[in-house]
Amino acid sequence: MKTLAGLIKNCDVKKYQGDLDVKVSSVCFDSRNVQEGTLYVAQRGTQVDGHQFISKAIRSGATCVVCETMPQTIYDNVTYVLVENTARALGQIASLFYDEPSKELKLVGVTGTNGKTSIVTLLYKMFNKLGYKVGLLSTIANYVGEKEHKATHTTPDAVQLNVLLRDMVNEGCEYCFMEVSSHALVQHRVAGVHFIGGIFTNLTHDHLDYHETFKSYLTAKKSFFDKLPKDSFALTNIDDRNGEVMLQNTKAKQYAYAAKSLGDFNVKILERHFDTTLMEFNGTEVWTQFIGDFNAYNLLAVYATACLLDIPEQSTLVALSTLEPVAGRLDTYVSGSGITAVVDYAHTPDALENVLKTLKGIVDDGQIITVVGAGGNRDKTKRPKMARIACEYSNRVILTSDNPRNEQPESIIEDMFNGVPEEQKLATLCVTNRREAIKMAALLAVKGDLILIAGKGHETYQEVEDKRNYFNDKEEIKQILN
Ligand SMILES: CC(=O)N[C@H]1[C@@H](OP(=O)(O)OP(=O)(O)OC[C@H]2O[C@@H](n3ccc(=O)[nH]c3=O)[C@H](O)[C@@H]2O)O[C@H](CO)[C@@H](O)[C@@H]1O[C@H](C)C(=O)N[C@@H](C)C(=O)N[C@H](CCC(=O)O)C(=O)O
Ligand SMILES: Nc1ncnc2c1ncn2[C@@H]1O[C@H](COP(=O)(O)OP(=O)(O)OP(=O)(O)O)[C@@H](O)[C@H]1O
Ligand SMILES: N[C@H](CCC[C@H](N)C(=O)O)C(=O)O
Ligand SMILES: [Mg+2]
Repeated sequence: MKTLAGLIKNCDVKKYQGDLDVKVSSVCFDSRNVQEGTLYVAQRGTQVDGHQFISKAIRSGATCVVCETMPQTIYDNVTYVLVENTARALGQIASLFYDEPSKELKLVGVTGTNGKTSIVTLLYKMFNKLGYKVGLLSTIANYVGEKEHKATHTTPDAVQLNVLLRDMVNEGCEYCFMEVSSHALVQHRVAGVHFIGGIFTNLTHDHLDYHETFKSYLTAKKSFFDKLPKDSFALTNIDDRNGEVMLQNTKAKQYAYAAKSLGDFNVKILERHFDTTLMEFNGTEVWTQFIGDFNAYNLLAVYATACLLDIPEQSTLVALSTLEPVAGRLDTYVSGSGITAVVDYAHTPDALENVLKTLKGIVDDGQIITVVGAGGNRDKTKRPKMARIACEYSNRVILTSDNPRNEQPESIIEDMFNGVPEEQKLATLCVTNRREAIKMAALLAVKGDLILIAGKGHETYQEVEDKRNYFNDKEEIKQILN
């Protein structure tokens, strides 16, 4: 068993009290999961302060505590370690507790507002095709080789993250591709983790409920690149206005990818079709099974990463041409009656605009009917913007519920409705029940029309008051159209 002294060696220890040679049986940040011999790390959260559970953790068996301030009640047989930031310490400790698995993998992290899941999933699929054993940590699912593990977060907490990485090493994985969310960066979930590369996709409006200002959202994303080591690569989208800013203070080797400017890695869109696009990657033409100009950026990031990981270019390009779209991202179904339905995870204004622009290019003379909602207990300021964009690019909009969580669904819809332009208010429908909203769209559609169901993509549930009820946009629309 490891000793406390060994586990805190990378932490910024301000002070300690008690025996540092105490053996640690597990590392835990939730008093409810503490066992005999646990090291409890008290974190300040958004709801409560973990410091208030220190006594409870000790009563459950914790023999050492990492905290930012000393508790009032001190137990003689417990060791207390005071650090500046316990969330950061948790990452550093968890990494050491699991013998630094990230150092035994080639781990690449992807951050940005949109495109993270798409890029990591495509990298995972591509490297599988190339014959490697790979790990994946994403919003949709986590994979240790071929074995699926349910994902609860886009980026797992520091302990779970290191458990999964260790599992990958033990199973013989050579690479791991993971999403690094802005929440994870602020909460130091990846502290102590060694990355061989970092990718930036783009930065647009999201999560301002949590980060409060766009500036601090940007700072959170940038902190990922600030901390990348010298021997890693930092790959950024320089067509995004913040692409260069991201790399301002990085020690990593810098690379740029672009479609509009000139980068180290470039893509050109040569032909757009209903379900395929001819693209050119650094001068070589490839037919891809993707639509949407934003997907050219995602594929370019995949291509560039493979090049930076020394995969032969020819193998990369062949694999690129065989990749298929990711579940819930422009997931298309054409009914027998000639109506096209598209399920997409667009849950930000920018994603919705990109998707609708793409769909406008493929509908010919048909109408676009958009069914969209916004998540409860999440950024409220994006709601009217999403509704306005839906109205701007669609012939008909049906506002509905996404995951209402603990909010009143009607009030979320009302926030969205406030963004509908005056002249479109009469024609915009509000149908709280998502199933009924989808039915309504199907009723309104005729041959040649396109129905976009946005916001939930791959999700197979609807979260209402802390309960997840089964719900699947793709299944719903298929059933209704049949
Ligand atoms: C806002 C947010 O990110 N919250 C995460 C955070 O919880 P929190 O800060 O609210 O924690 P808290 O409830 O205040 O508790 C504070 C501390 O006291 C501890 N505690 C609490 C109660 C108790 O009895 N005993 C105890 O020890 C808690 O374990 C915690 O360490 O830390 C928890 C433990 O790691 C996470 O589960 C939780 O994710 C919640 C469920 C969540 O919904 N997070 C979302 C917003 C999120 O993280 N999303 C991003 C994706 C965003 C994107 O799309 O880009 C993600 O990476 O998934
Ligand atoms: N490169 C991109 N630029 C802009 N929009 C994109 C891009 N890639 C995907 N999208 C849009 O954003 C949606 C979400 O994509 P994806 O799941 O890949 O992003 P994400 O960054 O993982 O999101 P989350 O923060 O929820 O994990 C897609 O359904 C699509 O509408
Ligand atoms: N990762 C995103 C997912 C949003 C998906 C949308 N369906 C919602 O519930 O708001 C978030 O946590 O904000
Ligand atoms: Mg994601």
